[in-house]
Amino acid sequence: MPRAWPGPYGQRAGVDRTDPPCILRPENGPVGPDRRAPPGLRLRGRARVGAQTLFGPLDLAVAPGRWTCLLGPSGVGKSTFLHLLAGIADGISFAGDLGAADGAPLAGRVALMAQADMLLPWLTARDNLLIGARLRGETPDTRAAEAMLERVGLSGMAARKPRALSGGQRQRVALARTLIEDRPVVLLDEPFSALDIATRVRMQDLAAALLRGRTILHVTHDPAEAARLGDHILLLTHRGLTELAPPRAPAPRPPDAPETLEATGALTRHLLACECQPAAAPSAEGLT
Ligand SMILES: Nc1ncnc2c1ncn2[C@@H]1O[C@H](COP(=O)(O)OP(=O)(O)OP(=O)(O)O)[C@@H](O)[C@H]1O
Repeated sequence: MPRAWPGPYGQRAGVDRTDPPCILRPENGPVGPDRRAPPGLRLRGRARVGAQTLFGPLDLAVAPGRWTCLLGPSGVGKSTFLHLLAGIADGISFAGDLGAADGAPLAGRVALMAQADMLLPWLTARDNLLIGARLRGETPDTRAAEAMLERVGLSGMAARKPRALSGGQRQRVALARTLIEDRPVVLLDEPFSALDIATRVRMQDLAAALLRGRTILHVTHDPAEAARLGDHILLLTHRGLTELAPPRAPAPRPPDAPETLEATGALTRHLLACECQPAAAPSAEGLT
C-alpha cells in the first residue's frame, strides 16, 4: 500500500500526494532509499574558477531533517555551496564528493531559493509559483498557489507582475515558490534579507513551521537569524569551516529571548573576528 506523504501544508483537497511511481517498493523489486525522506548532504572537496581556488579542501556535512545555517564573510563561497548542491554552479569546477548522504541522486529532491528572486517578469505572482508544476507537466494547483501567497502576506497580489511589487514582496513570492515545491531538501540563500524586522520574524516562523523535518541549508549574513533558526550553525571563512554552538532551546526561538540574544552576540563576535583575520590569498595550489 503506498505511503501517503502529507507534505508540510497538510492534505490539499483533491490532491493525492502518494509517493511517485518511480520509488522502488518491496512489491516492485529491490528497496532503494525513500526519495521523500530528507537525506543528509555532503560536500567534500575543492572548487576552482579557472586556475584559482575558490574554496577547499573543505568537508561540509549537513544533518538530515535539520536546519543548518551557514554564515561567513562576503565572497567566501557560501552561495557556491548551494549552487553546487543544486547542480547549477556554472563556471565552477569542483573536485570531490557532493550530494545526498543516502547515495541517491539529489535531482528532483531539492528546492533552491537563490539570492536574486529569479521571478519571471512576464508572469504574475501566482504563475511564478506555478512555474515548477507547469515545467514538469503537472496540473497547476492555482488554489494552493493563492493560499501560499496569502500565507506569506500577499493575498490580493496574486495577479500582480514582479515589477508592480516591492523588493520585500518579490522576496516573499520567491519564498512562497520555494515552499510550494514541497521538497525534502531546501537550500535558502539569504531568504529574508529584504524584509522589515516584523515581516522577517513572521516569515522565519512560517518557514520553520512548513519546513520542519526537512534538510535545510540556509545561507545568511544575519547572526540573529541563525540564532533563531539554526539547529546547527556553521561559519565559513577563508580558513575553513567551523561549527558554532546554537542556543539550547528548540528552534524557532523567540527573537528577544535572552538565550537568542546571547547567541546573536557570540556569533557577531565570531564574524567580526574573522573580518580582522587576513584572508589567505587564493592560489592555484589551494587554501590550507
Ligand atoms: N561562475 C563564476 N565565475 C567566476 N567567479 C565566480 C563564479 N561564481 C562565484 N564566483 C566567485 O566566487 C567567489 C564566491 O562567490 P559566492 O557567491 O559563493 O560568495 P558568497 O560567500 O555567497 O558571497 P555573498 O555573501 O557576498 O553573497 C566570489 O569571489 C565570486 O566572485
